[in-house]
Amino acid sequence: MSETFVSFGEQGAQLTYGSYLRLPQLLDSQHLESDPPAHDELLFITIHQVYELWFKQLLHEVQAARDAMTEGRLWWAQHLLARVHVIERVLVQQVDVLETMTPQDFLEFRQRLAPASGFQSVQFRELEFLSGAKDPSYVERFRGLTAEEQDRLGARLDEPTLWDAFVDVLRSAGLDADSDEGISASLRTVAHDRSQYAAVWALGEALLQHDELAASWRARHVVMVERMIGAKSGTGGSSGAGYLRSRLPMQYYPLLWELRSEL
Ligand code: HEM
Ligand SMILES: N[C@@H](CC(=O)c1ccccc1NC=O)C(=O)O
Repeated sequence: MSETFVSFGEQGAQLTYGSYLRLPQLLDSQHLESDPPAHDELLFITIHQVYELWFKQLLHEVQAARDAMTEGRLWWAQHLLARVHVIERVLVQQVDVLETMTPQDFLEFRQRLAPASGFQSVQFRELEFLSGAKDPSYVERFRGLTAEEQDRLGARLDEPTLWDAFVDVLRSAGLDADSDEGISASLRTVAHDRSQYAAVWALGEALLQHDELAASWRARHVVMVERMIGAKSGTGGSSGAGYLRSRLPMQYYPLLWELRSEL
């Protein structure tokens, strides 16, 4: 049976798959530093570009979830955070792909990468700031930021976080949200009366899940780093795995974690 193609919403028949997705630009954006080309450098570039595309999507979703919480659209916030979790699981699993590269094959092009490093990922830091872990010292320690990137990070430091929006949700539910002690007491109230505060409880759990998945990524990344470069210092100038291990205990939402000890 032959397939028939029908015209569907063609506005002047200009759009194609490749032009819509900007494939010429996208697929011409992998430029190797190694010369002669190291076989695995294409994988290394591709994986980072895929991460950055997902970071962009995550920023879009987390920002919208924050705004939805502030405006009392709790179902929408919950829906978007569920999507955030699925993407974050993909980001953790994606480490498997890069781990098909051996340390020897990485070392073929590693020295060409310095002083560049994942430490300079602006979107990664934006996500941390937007989630709730604002640390202005990272903006100062960034080397080689463009003015536009500096502005983006500055704006993230100034705007409300996902946690700020959740605190608004507590307040709108008539709960005390004026101090950490008040918030902790409110979280206990919510936890002990989940049917009364179903949407608030679900959002708190969604935030905790986001925090846990970010921690999973950091843990997976540092083990990969130890596998690739052992105890060598990083191309970005840090101690390497030592620095990354020091970041493992970070929590976006310590009060949500403390709640578990109080139940
Ligand atoms: C061969 C694979 C990789 C190695 C050996 C590696 C190594 C490192 C090291 C040593 C650091 C510390 C900064 C420095 O001094 O360089 C770092 C930071 C970082 N890397 Fe990687 N990395 C790898 C892959 C990735 C991938 C695929 C991503 C995904 C985007 C990534 C994202 C980051 C981020 C965001 C940081 C900053 C973390 C923080 O400040 O908490 N890395 N990496
Ligand atoms: N920091 C890594 C190199 C590295 O992985 C990297 C280099 C340039 C751009 C992104 C990178 N990915 C994560 O840090 C290293 O020290 O080997």
